[in-house]
Amino acid sequence: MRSNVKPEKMGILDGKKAAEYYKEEIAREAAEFTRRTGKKPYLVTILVGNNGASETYVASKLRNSEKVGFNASLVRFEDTVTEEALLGKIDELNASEEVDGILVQLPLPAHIEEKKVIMRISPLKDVDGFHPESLGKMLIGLPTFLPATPYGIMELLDYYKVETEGKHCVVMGRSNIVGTPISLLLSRQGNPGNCTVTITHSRTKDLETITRQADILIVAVGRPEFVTADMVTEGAVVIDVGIHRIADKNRKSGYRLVGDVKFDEVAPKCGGISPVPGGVGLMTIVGLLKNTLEAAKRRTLPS
Ligand SMILES: NC(=O)C1=CN([C@@H]2O[C@H](COP(=O)(O)OP(=O)(O)OC[C@H]3O[C@@H](n4cnc5c(N)ncnc54)[C@H](OP(=O)(O)O)[C@@H]3O)[C@@H](O)[C@H]2O)C=CC1
Ligand SMILES: Nc1nc(=O)c2c([nH]1)NC[C@@H]1CN(c3ccc(C(=O)N[C@@H](CCC(=O)O)C(=O)O)cc3)C=[N+]21
Repeated sequence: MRSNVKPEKMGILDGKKAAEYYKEEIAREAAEFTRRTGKKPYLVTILVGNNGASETYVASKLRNSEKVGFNASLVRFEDTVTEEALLGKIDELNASEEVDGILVQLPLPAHIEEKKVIMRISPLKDVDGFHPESLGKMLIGLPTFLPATPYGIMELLDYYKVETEGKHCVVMGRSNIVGTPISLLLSRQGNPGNCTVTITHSRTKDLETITRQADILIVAVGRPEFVTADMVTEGAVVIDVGIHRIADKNRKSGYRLVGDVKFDEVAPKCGGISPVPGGVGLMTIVGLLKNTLEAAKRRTLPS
């Protein structure tokens, strides 16, 4: 716990604790799946290049997959790989009998069109939930793979029993993989859900006036420590999706991690807040694992 924070006024939405709970559940279900089918759910991750942050996330995905009893493997490409070669690998994984889930770590080098890559992944194996078919199904409420980060945020809200019904939720950011889908999930019927949602973005006027009206504030702007105490109302629940490496000579790694929220000044005002690290990132992995297990069940078990 950080020294200048008053714990009595604040609930930390601890992503590590929640993730451990969900991973135990997933491990039990994976064991049951293996008992019935004689195989393990199998996730393949594709990593292009060797960006430091991507390396860390991918390593964590592999480690956690194995921890819950999945098979996991990594396919690496140099950042000079052609789009054709990458698409060819995806075709091969789509056709493979063994592979249940395929994830292409983003971002990709500029000469590769991300949309093309995402659209090439079979919707049956789209455990990231980025394929238009998956997103379209989500929009009309059909069973599908939810994008991992929004899925993880919903599970975090559920784990901490954050009341959402009738609340005003302000989502900062409108990306296809975070802001837009979490807005939809929170506005629709259900628990978590039934929020009144406002979406803000870089063209929003008078941003602070809007964010101060939030009972629940979801922050996915991609700017380090962007949200300050004056932008948040007393008692709000704040979910910090951002993750940034900031150079720090005092750390062995040479960097420290911060989110899109200035944690030390915002946390004392909050009814609840997810920290970075230790918040949404770990829940994103839970979302991915749940999707992979589901993909394996759908492909293997009679429905
Ligand atoms: N923990 C996790 O698992 C994950 C973390 N992330 C992190 O979350 C953050 C957001 O990711 P992502 O959604 O992909 O980011 P994008 O960069 O795709 O989207 C950022 C959004 O924030 C808006 N925005 C940017 N600047 C401002 C501003 N000054 N005022 C208001 N709105 C602004 C943009 O508006 P406009 O649309 O107008 O440009 C855009 O909609 C990043 O830090 C990323 O690293 C992402 C995925 C997973
Ligand atoms: N196709 C694709 N799918 C993704 O889901 C995807 C992606 N590309 N590209 C990048 C973002 C980012 N992301 C994170 C995953 C885990 C942590 C995570 O585990 N964070 C830990 C610590 C991480 C660390 O130590 O660096 C934490 O917050 O405690 C963070 C961020 C998934 N993303």
